[in-house]
Amino acid sequence: MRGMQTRPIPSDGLPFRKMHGAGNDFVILDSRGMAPVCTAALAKAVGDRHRGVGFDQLAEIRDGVDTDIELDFWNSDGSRAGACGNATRCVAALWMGETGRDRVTIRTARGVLRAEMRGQAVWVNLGAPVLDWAQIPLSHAVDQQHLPLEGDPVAVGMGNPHAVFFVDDIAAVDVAARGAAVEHDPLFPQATNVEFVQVRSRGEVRMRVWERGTGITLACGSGACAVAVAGAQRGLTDRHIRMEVDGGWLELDWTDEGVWMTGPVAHVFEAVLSPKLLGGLE
Ligand SMILES: N[C@@H](CCC[C@H](N)C(=O)O)C(=O)O
Repeated sequence: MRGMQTRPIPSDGLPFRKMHGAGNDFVILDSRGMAPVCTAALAKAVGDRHRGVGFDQLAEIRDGVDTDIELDFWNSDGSRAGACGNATRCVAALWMGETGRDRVTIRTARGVLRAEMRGQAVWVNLGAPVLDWAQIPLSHAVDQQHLPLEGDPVAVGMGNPHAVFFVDDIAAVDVAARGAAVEHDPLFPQATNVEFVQVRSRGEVRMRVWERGTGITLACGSGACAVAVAGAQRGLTDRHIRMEVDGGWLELDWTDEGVWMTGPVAHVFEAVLSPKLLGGLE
């Protein structure tokens, strides 16, 4: 059973925060003490960059039962996501700032995640990679490290599916065209996020990303974790890497505990979602 859900949605609207992690931007709703607020229709209405607020993902903070908090994620097309690494980092930073604590447990669709402050950096453990084809998921049994697709990608699950392509010249990749085509390939029954990676050294890569349910984003945390795993599996990179993305830099460390990631967190503004928009009416 969830925590107390006593407060009604405020009649003058619901406060929200706009944040980003390396340019991957989020609307963050806090429905602790209330019944869950977000629906697919609300996510689409709020996510519209012309008629709403605009975001890559919406993250809803809810009361934790056996963890400090719970988090749900929606893409801007209204689809649910099982993981959102950069939003998890943003919310962890928010919560640690609120409470003065230096670590937090967060229940998400893929289980309990941990985040901790190391110096000034918020590190989040997105869990162990999923490498079994059926759990990623893929539509049938194939070699997870060499998918039967043009470009020979690697499939990695991080609570959400990722197809990782290693390329010689990332500037030459038409991310929009190729990303959109792979996202809905029949090999991925729940569609997939698509990452393109140029390896600079064993310790540094450059990534661009087409996100499921959103399109090109400036960064993708779960995608970055998938790249760290795929690169190590292929013997191309170490398990601890730095990654340049369109929106800045992320750092990844695949350990026996799972894949840790860190990167910048930025508060953009706070405002209120109007009651009409909350009703998905606008
Ligand atoms: N930007 C997120 C990934 C969000 C979910 C993804 N689009 C999906 O549908 O799986 C991240 O930082 O991980």
